[in-house]
Amino acid sequence: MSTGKAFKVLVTHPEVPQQGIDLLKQNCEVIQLQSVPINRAELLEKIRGVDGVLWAGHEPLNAEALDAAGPQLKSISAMSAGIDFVDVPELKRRKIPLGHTPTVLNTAVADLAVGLLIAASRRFHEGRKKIDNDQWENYHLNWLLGQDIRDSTVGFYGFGGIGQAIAKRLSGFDIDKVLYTTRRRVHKEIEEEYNAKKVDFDTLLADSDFIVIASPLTKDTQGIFNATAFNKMKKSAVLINIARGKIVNQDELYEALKSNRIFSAGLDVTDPEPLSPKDKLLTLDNAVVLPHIGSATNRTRADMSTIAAHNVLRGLAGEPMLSPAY
Ligand SMILES: O=CC(=O)O
Repeated sequence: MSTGKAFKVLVTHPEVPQQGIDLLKQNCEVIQLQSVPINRAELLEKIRGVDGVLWAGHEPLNAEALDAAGPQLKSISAMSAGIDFVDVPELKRRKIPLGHTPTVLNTAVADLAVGLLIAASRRFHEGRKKIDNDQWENYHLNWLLGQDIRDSTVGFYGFGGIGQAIAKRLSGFDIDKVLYTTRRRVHKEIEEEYNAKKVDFDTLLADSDFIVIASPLTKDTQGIFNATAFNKMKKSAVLINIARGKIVNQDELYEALKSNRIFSAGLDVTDPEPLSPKDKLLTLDNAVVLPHIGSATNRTRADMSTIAAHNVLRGLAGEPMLSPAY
């Protein structure tokens, strides 16, 4: 039955916030998947014949899905900042524009990064275990001592919107220096605003008290935080990862933490996700591990759905997307 609407759009997740759905419904017939977790077979069936897709979740977006959709598909937006689950060359080859939703999640992810930085440097996880295990030993003067944030050097591996939002928050903590390693230098005004200096990777590792990973996962960044990198870091260093688990070699991180080669880690992302409850990383006192909840606030997720919907609509209208991924 025709709805009289020009375009048909698939929303790949039943829990996409209503704000995005309502926007799409103004101009499009919207079909929404019903299963959680996403059922690939249902996705491949429902995607057939649609003009646009709001792709929520990290399900692979590849030739199989594009073939199932058909040649009329002209606009896709991920509802995420990272697009490592997308076969970008395949979309480009088919000339399908792709949007994503960076920026709107910067503050939520940055808040969480600061939380992890404090939790990992001040031994929250280990402290909680001491209570659980009836090992409260505060009669020792040096019990559960952590690392100071004030006067520290914070090194960012990746210094885009999220990294900068973290630096902004940390400026209230009286840090001494911001270093960053990126492919391209950020604008001079941004460097000045955060008193940030671009350095090579080895300098970042050697000079930082805190290292925050805030870069996309690419073939160049995959596994770059490995034993060689950990061996170049300060023994007192704290590693924070709010980007993607695969940027870190997790087995080698485990060894570095277990042997106290570095002080601690705060991780919102792991490899794999979900992480098994039996994973050895979870046995460590000096690892604070969260289940990838960086952007998980009501407002952020609603904003992500709105941006993703605008991206899809603009792609359908043949206009540049609000947040194009390429
Ligand atoms: O990890 C979350 C995102 O990429 O949006």
